[in-house]
Amino acid sequence: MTAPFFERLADRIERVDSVVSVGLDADRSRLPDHLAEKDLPQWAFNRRIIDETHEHAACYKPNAAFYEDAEGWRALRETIAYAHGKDVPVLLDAKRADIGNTTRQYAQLLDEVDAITVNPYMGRDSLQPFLDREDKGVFVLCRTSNPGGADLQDLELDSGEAVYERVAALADLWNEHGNVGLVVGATAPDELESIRAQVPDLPFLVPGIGAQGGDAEAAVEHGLAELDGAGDPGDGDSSADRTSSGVGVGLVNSSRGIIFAGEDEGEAFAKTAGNAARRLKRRLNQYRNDDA
Ligand SMILES: O=C(O)c1cc(=O)[nH]c(=O)n1[C@@H]1O[C@H](COP(=O)(O)O)[C@@H](O)[C@H]1O
Repeated sequence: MTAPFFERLADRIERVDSVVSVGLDADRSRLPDHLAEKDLPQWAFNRRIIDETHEHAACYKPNAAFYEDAEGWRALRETIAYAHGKDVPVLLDAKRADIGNTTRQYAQLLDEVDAITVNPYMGRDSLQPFLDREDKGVFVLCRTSNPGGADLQDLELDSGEAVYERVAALADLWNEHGNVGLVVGATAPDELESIRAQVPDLPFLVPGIGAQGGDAEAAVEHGLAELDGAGDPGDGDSSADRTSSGVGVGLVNSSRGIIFAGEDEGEAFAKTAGNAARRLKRRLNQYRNDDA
């Protein structure tokens, strides 16, 4: 059986000394002109981006929204295979969930990738087919980075908790296989801090730095969890899960800030993306090292 996702991610983070998630949001309207003639321009773009960024990438995070037509899915498949060929895990940002019968179909997306983002709004049964995939990572939206993230997620329940706090508590319960993480935006640093205190052992995917202006230091300080035997099918007692290697596991994502850093540079676009990924890695590592 393949090793559990968070164990593989911990290895990857150690190997490349990076917690950078490179977001492959290959917006067709922003691809360089010289790739327009290619059979699959998004794939041609992603391949060049991967060539230049993989040494700095803890994972790649393609957002499904940019690939949802026949050509897009073909480009995405090629991209996933190529990333895997470079030994980089792929987290599909799909934000799925539905009634059981439907979500079982959605969960098949995990056949091709290493992890996925899911939406908790419909409750546990809507996520069960994802949670059952012990070797895959399941990142539950908790406190999102967008301005409207507060509309529902900050509402206070009768118990006094905010909705996002309830989501974090539920996700901790759902973590029977050690395969659950949370999505918490870097634009909400106070919530990042409080959710980390609430669920010390869940790795976070932290988007919202770069183009959205979130707090990179808070993303690193609170986004990483120290896991032991990360993903061990276990007893769900996360307090027992302390790491042997000590590597903090989590991901800080930047999409546009990396892949379109060289948008106006023609054929040099990928090199510039590589430099942007390296710079982000170094910046985040300052905070990781501060932590140590
Ligand atoms: O689930 C996500 O990754 C996500 C959650 C969230 O709260 N905010 C957020 O921006 N994202 C995704 O992270 C990426 C951010 O892209 P950039 O703003 O270009 O770095 C996009 O793919 C978003 O869909």
